[in-house]
Amino acid sequence: MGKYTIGIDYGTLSGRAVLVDVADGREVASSEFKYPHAVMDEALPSGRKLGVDWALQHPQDYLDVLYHTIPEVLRESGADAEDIVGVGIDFTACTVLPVKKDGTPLCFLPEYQDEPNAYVKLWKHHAAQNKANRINETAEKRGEKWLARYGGKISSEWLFAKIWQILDESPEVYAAMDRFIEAADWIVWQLTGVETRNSCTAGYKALWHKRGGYPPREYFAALDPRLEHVVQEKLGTEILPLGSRAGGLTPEIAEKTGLVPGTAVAVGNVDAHVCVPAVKICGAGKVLAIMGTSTCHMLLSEQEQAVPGICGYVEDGILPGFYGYEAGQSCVGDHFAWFVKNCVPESYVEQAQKEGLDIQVYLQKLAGKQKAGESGLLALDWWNGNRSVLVDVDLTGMMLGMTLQTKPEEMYRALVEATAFGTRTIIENFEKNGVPVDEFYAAGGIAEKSPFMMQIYADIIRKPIRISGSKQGSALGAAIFGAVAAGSEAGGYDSIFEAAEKMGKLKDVVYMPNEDETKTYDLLYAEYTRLHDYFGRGGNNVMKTLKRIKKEHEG
Ligand SMILES: Nc1ncnc2c1ncn2[C@@H]1O[C@H](COP(=O)(O)OP(=O)(O)O)[C@@H](O)[C@H]1O
Ligand SMILES: O=C(CO)[C@@H](O)[C@@H](O)COP(=O)(O)O
Repeated sequence: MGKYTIGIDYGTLSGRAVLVDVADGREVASSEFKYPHAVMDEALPSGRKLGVDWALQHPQDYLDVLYHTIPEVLRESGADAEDIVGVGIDFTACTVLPVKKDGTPLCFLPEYQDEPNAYVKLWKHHAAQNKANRINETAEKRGEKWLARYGGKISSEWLFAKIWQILDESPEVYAAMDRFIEAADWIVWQLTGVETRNSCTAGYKALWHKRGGYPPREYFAALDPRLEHVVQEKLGTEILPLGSRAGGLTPEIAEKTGLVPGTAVAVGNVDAHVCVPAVKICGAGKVLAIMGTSTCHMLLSEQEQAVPGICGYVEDGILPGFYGYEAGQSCVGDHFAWFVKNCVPESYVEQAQKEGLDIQVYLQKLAGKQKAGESGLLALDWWNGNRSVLVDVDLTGMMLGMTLQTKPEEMYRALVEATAFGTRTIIENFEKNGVPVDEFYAAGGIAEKSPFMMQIYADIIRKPIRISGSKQGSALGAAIFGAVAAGSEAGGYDSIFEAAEKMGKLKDVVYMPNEDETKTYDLLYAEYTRLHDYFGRGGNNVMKTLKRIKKEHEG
């Protein structure tokens, strides 16, 4: 009898579950559940308005993902629940929420339903930038050694900026929370009844180190005396390595989902990091870009090397025995979604409908007829700030070269190209700083859906691109970790490397750089870098001034 595991990938807008065969990673069934509250960036369900750069979520949506998708993959596959040996989950990060001792989210309690700081702060919540700035300045002043592991600058997306914002703006919420926990760990807690913390989110998002632990309490006290004991009071210090078994499924969740109580559940993982074994990467020098709403760039190395402007590197943070490096772009597919929503004329939408095409596919069809440089446009891909290598959420997007002849498909293509230039900047930054990049892999919704974009990326980064063999690379990765948590005695695996070898998947297709296009793109990339440095470095404050004036209107 075959054995199966279920992987659940909690993305920005939906949760996706896959049920896969442990023997070969074959996807037997899949299911998606869109979060009913999506991303709350303008108002709470009560109608209360949110400020600039807020991005919240509702934890009930995460539970509903379990109740919808698990029964559906069981039904669709016809698999016997007894044969599901493990469950793995991955989540966006740093996506964090304040909860009570028993795991109840504060926003479930009537007294906090109208309090923005009681909700989940989604990874792209950028409203704590002032805190991130102080975190960085204080660390620099005190000569904190850990700062170099995080590229020299902590992002406002990471945990301590977010918890400090709560303390500062809503001290009563800070006092009422017993724990501030990554959604990845919270959902595992709901599944197993056991509170665990995973080494991936702790390492990348909460400054934790395998040997050194968290930064010293004197550092937190220097930020704000009320934060001195933040780690002991709100986080918890017992951190489990990736692939460990967090616990067994509780009878209540088993009943609601159709699984068997006690089924092994892996400790939480991050949507980007979890995907690495899903494309069979088991060694150094291969960048995996997980391309969706945002893009994360994951890279293994045997060497420990400080690289400025990256999100960070963590020992064993992706796979055991390697330093796992992460860099990223906080906005990739989000550019295209924004463009489609705000800038595409009705006539285009109607024509796409007539042709039975998704509007992005239609725009790509038109833009695909053009050559590199033909539109005369060049954009900066900073519609949601810049995560790497500038680490500044106050930077904003721009497009240069528009005329009365400029067409929507040209603007769309310029945005695609800008994201690829951003990726090239990240690759070159790794290479320049002593972490070699030999190969490039892509996974995520964009790699799956858009040959047009993959070709542009190959032309711009000048490297062949290999594509994940699974439509749901992260969910497959979670299922692989689920198989490791189950262990070989239950029909899973004892090593993540063996599991990746057996269950990981790559497509046969490889996108090769086209020499004619690469030559033009080299010219455009030089101009991109000029704009990038002009607006992003060297004391030019245009974008920051505009943002400051905008914030003054917040009232
Ligand atoms: N045909 C397409 N080509 C390129 N991008 C697309 C296409 N359809 C949707 N997208 C983009 O994919 C992004 C979502 O990616 P996905 O990987 O599914 O989700 P997530 O990143 O939240 O896990 C959206 O931002 C959207 O703009
Ligand atoms: O930052 C990370 C991982 O470190 C991601 O979770 C975050 O960029 C969100 O990813 P998605 O774009 O939703 O796939």
